[in-house]
Amino acid sequence: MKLTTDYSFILASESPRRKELFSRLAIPFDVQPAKIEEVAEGKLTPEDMAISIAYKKTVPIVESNPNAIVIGADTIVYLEEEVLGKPASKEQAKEYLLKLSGRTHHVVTGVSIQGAGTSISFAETTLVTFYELTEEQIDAYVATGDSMDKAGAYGIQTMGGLFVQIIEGDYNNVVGLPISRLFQTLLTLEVLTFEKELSK
Ligand SMILES: Cc1cn([C@H]2C[C@H](O)[C@@H](COP(=O)(O)OP(=O)(O)OP(=O)(O)O)O2)c(=O)[nH]c1=O
Repeated sequence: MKLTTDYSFILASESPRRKELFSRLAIPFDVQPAKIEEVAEGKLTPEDMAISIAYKKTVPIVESNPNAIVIGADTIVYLEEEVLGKPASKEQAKEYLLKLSGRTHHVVTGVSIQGAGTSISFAETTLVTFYELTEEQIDAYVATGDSMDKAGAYGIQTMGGLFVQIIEGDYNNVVGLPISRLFQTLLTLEVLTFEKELSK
């Protein structure tokens, strides 16, 4: 499967995981992290909050690259009504993991596609259930430092995945980018097409 596009794409992210996932489309793209304050105004649902922050990440990049299609994303973990962002300290990482232990939480990634005549956003949700964790397990994981740059204080793709009992939905969405839904959306927008291959 080979995809082609007439557009230039910019991923508005400093996350190496998003870059890796986006590169699965095998089209050329640039990366330009948007340095914004990750706050959403007003009382929003977690889905709208993730979309709002994802959109904000695209704005400065669209302004300086008016012909490009800019993609921003934001991942939020929430447990019932509480949003668990990136932990501010190892103590907070432990606190988050104690809360997640033995329970089901939502991981929402908002994606915003802006510029070159496109403007569309969506939020994808995955449900993740953790095993009951012991304090010893949590301390040992937090000590690795892996929690610190990740929403909810764990990485499903790293040792944090050892805590996961059930996942319902898109795994890549938990890692930070629902690439299959993004692929389907870009096809629908007709900004990506399949290269016609001559049959032999
Ligand atoms: C739950 C979970 C989150 N994460 C990551 C995804 C996101 O990179 C991060 C949440 O922070 P985000 O603010 O969504 O993203 P970021 O700051 O890493 O990158 P940028 O804003 O430049 O795009 O947590 C994992 O890697 N694995 C997981 O299992």
